Amino acid sequence: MAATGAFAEVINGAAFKYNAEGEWKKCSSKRSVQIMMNPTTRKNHYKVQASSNKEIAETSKIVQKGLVKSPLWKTAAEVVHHETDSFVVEANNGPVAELVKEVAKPAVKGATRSEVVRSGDLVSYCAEEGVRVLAEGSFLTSDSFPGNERSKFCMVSKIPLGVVLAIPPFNYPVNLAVSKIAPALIAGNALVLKPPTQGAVAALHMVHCFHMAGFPKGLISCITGKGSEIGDFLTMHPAVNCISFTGGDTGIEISKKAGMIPLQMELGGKDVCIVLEDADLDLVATNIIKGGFSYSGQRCTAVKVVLVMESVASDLVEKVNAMVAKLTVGRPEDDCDITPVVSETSSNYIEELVMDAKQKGVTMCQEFKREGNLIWPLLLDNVRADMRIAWEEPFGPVLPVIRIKSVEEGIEHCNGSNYGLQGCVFTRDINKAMLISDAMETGTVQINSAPARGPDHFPFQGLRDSGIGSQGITNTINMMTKNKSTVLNLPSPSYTMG
Ligand SMILES: NC(=O)C1=CN([C@@H]2O[C@H](COP(=O)(O)OP(=O)(O)OC[C@H]3O[C@@H](n4cnc5c(N)ncnc54)[C@H](OP(=O)(O)O)[C@@H]3O)[C@@H](O)[C@H]2O)C=CC1
Ligand SMILES: O=C(O)[C@H](O)COP(=O)(O)O
Repeated sequence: MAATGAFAEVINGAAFKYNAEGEWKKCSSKRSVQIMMNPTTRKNHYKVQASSNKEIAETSKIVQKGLVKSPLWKTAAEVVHHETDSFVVEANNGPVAELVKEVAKPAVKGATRSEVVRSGDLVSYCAEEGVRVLAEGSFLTSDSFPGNERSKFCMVSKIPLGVVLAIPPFNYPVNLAVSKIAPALIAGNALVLKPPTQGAVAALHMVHCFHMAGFPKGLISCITGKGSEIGDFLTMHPAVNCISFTGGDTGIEISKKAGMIPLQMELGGKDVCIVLEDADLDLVATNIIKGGFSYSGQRCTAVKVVLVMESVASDLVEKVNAMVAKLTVGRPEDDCDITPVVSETSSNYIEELVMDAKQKGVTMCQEFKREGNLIWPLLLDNVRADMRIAWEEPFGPVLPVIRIKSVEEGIEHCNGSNYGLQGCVFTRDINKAMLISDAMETGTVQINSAPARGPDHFPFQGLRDSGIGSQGITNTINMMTKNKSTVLNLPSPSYTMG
């Protein structure tokens, strides 16, 4: 049950509170939003506070300097590390239970629990990495630049940016929030979290876990409300010194509006899966199922188009179809493989893409079947470049297959996309795989496995419309700091020997 026991203070009557200045609060306007639509029942499930601009403005007056004044080892060992235990222990009562309902993520197969455990591990790794990364600076002497004597010593260290604004998406409301929160805090920043509307309750519980772990209150605030209503005010607020966003094309708009501050944008993807003639087709089929259909295809790193050499295409399609037939479809509470997609808008969009392909003569490997937001898994064979599904991201359990005559054709399709997040290639020839990886213009290429963001310390980045900057624990800690130089000017040049 949500908001019971240790979580009771997070709720007021029927509406969840927001957190600012270390306290759980109700909006002064008394406005809440009936936005927590359960994707399975399509009924309103929760209310969260609709924060006003005034409340947002007050939130950004954060006592960030408090944390900067404690030694880094103390922050890491006593505070951030400790959070891990609390996170995992409390999680089963709070965020996990909510995730299932709010975003229809199946408990075991959809990795709801592993999302939370992974987040605890991320916090722990971040604490360890932070003490090393942030301890390192650089030391330069002036005489390596022409015309200079050795009379200036430059000491460079890393300092916090100030206030980091974190905006995660619905599909990982806990993990993609934590992957921004932990690096921001270990680096000495304060953080304002604007959780996804769908996923806000899980996020509010997770923030409370940080507080229960003894994290100084006021350093993490959590503002709720619809992104379309409060997004501009938040992202353009002068107190915000950095934005870390994960989501769709909204990120492109935010990038245009945000001020002169560091941005980390992880946006959409149309990850290709290139399959060569010599590939192990059983391995490919398993990865296509896992990569294309886990959490009903609602992952930015999902396999979103298969580009298979013609000579092995029929065999591969047959193997994948046999596995599709075994996928269970239904409610997240029953731990089905395929569960309802997040909203009606999303299901309508998926249907639109399927109908466009159908009209243009695609081979439907299964009948299109939909009940409310529940869409049965569907493989579309013989997809052509004039079909929208070849380029657009359904974010659902529908996977197009394009039969290619050459590897070059596959690479051309990959590089012709607006997106460039990840891609994968299956072949037994490692030399060929390396050449293809170099030719693919994506942030990451996986050889003989489906795309994936994790492990969470790996760099994760997108090219073109897939994003700016690079995620991964170390990269994020670095991105959430800036260099500070102190130059010691000597009265006379100093040479150490001779
Ligand atoms: N590259 C990556 O790592 C990932 C990319 N994605 C991409 O995200 C999309 C689906 O996720 P979804 O959550 O629907 O993405 P959205 O871009 O719709 O939303 C992401 C977040 O932005 C908020 N938001 C919405 N409008 C604004 C605004 N004007 N200003 C500031 N914030 C705003 C949302 O809040 P609210 O919910 O209140 O609208 C939510 O918290 C897919 O395209 C997918 O590819 C998803 C996950 C990971
Ligand atoms: O939001 C997403 O979809 C992710 O960042 C992908 O993460 P995953 O590869 O671990 O599912």
